[in-house]
Amino acid sequence: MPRTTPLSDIRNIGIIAHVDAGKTTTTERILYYTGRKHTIIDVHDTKDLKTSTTTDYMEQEQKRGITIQSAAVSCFWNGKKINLIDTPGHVDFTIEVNRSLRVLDGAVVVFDGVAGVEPQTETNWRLADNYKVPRMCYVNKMDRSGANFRRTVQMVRDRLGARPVCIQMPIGSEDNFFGHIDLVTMQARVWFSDEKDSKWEEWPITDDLADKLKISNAYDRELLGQISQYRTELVDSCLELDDAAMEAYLESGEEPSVDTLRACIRKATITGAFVPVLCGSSYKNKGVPQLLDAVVWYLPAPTDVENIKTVDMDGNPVGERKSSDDEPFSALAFKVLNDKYGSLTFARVYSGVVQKGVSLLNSTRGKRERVGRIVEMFAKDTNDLEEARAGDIVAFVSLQETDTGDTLCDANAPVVLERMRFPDPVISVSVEPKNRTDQDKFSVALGKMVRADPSLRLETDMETGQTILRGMGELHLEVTLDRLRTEFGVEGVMGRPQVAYRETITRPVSHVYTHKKQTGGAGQFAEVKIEFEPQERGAGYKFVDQVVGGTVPREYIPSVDKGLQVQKEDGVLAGYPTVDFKATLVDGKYHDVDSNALTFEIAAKACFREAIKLAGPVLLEPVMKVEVVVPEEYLGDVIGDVNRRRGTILGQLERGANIAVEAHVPLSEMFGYIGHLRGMTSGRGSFSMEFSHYEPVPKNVADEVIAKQGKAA
Ligand SMILES: Nc1nc2c(ncn2[C@@H]2O[C@H](COP(=O)(O)OP(=O)(O)OP(=O)(O)O)[C@@H](O)[C@H]2O)c(=O)[nH]1
Repeated sequence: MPRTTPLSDIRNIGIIAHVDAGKTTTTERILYYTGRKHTIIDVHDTKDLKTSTTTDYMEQEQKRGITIQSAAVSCFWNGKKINLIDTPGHVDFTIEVNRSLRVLDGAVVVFDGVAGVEPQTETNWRLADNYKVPRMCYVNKMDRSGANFRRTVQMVRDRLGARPVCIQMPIGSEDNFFGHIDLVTMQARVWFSDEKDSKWEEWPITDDLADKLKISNAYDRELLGQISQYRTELVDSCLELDDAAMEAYLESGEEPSVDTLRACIRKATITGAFVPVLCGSSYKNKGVPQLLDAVVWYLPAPTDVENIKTVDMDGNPVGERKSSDDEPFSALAFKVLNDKYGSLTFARVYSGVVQKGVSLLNSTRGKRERVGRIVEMFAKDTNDLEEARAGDIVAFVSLQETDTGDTLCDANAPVVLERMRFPDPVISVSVEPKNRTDQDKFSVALGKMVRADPSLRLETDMETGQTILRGMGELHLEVTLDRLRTEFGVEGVMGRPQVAYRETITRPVSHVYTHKKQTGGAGQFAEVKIEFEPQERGAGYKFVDQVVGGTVPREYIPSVDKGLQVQKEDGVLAGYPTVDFKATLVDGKYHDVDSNALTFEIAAKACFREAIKLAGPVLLEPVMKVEVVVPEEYLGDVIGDVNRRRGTILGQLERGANIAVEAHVPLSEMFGYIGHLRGMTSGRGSFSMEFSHYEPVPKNVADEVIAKQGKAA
């Protein structure tokens, strides 16, 4: 079958933003305008009614009003195919944004025009930086009271360190938001209705525009007085990227054509030279068709971005795969979903073509997978496909062996594609089925959830035998249990959330341990001398072999490393994993008969236990970056409360009519905070938090934690 959409006509994009900035609403409008959907159901409405928007179809999303699952949706605009991934804004689900960004070629970052740059926008922006995702900004909610385009653009500059260049600017704001000035074509687009099908009028830009539209707000009028400055900034920024156009301009004074400007904006977006900024109100149906135009014009096709890197089993780069149908098949699974169709594995195809019915290699696991059905998602609905090609985002139905992050490829040309990076969980709870009789069903379902979400971990507590679920926040774990109920029909209960503490050392120690045993016939012998040194936060564990002269035989050195790796998981203070240290094996002794791999492993473990106690061990706790947004009258109470929670205030910012307080607060002090905040602010405060870093726990608190764990310091 020939390719139906040329690779250069595909746009794999995501919409990313802070909670409530309007991603879902914007996605709904996109689906409407692209003709795939003929009724608009508003998020406003679904919070009360039992109707469902297209992407928010899970029960708990409606309940909480946040998009938990990101779904891939395909649509067409001006002959180009847009594969759209809606990503959630809530911090506990950063992982969803993370894995979407990994497989996307471009992103639209949606801002709430009142709040501007919010914490999660910042986090997502940095993630997009990591994955080098080209992006554009869309300042939404220009119709809301307090909307301020100029401030939002300034925040993009200051807080995100980006170079925003406006390609549109708003005409009016709040109730008098009429549309935008297109700074590329130099036209005013004016909407006189909020109806979804209302057509805009194109007006020339004249000095009396504000008068004609009866815009009285001084700020809005001032902004309209600056059109020529904004246009000059756009033209100058474009000319920097096009020598020929610059020369023509310098010679004749003639401004570049619309086509030249568009080519420059595209180049700037893809290379990151600047970030184009658009504006609108998705809810009031103003600006979304032009946002779609911009997606098609400026965001990259799969062929415009760097080739995907291939790696060896340890994750080291070995080569790359070109985005082309002519290359052998390769795809990356970025999401596994269990729904009424069975399991759905969402994958981004990087190269080659796969027909349904063929067998592929899961090169990450060394397992074969048969491709039964291939489907394209239109939110909840599925289109069956005969094949998937380079650049496509598709779902494979009922794969058996493939988890998030795995590579699927042609077995005759195996490769492993660069994996996604996942953070370590910071919180854990014990979980069990509500009814004992559900134990098996519960374990199977939980296993499936964990396979689908790499930011979840499952463990068994060795002492109590309890099942422990680890995740990125209280809400993350709650939602996981909720999904067990709705998707697998099994109810679970969870214990009190526990913080994922860690341990580390504060001073270097050099220690010798001799393992010696004479039991009956054969003896056991191994001696190791290991230097332990503290490392910077986040460094993890490093093992260095500096043995000279074969005092520890080569073949036993990996056993020393293994012994340390096992033992470091059970720290000397309270049994938490020991992190951020370097262990250098400098010397040792062996015995021809009595030494073997096991004796060296035992010696390394014992050496660790003794040495770490001498190396000033301390307990580390996860510290969260918290942002609390409250009306000014509650500011004093909120700051006092943050201080009582061992928090450090980082700063305050105006956020529309409210004040945002930024602080670092230990996670252990934040359990159940939302209830407390609501009580303190009569329900008017909101907050968000995300993991920031690990920090030593103050002595008095550490003593309590250690005592609870029942280990002696
Ligand atoms: N006034 C106004 N409200 C809007 C606009 N866009 C979205 N909203 C409203 O803002 C709220 C949040 O919108 P959503 O589309 O759910 O936001 P989201 O970013 O998808 O939120 P999450 O899925 O929770 O991350 C809803 O009540 C929307 O109706 C807009 O342009 N103007």
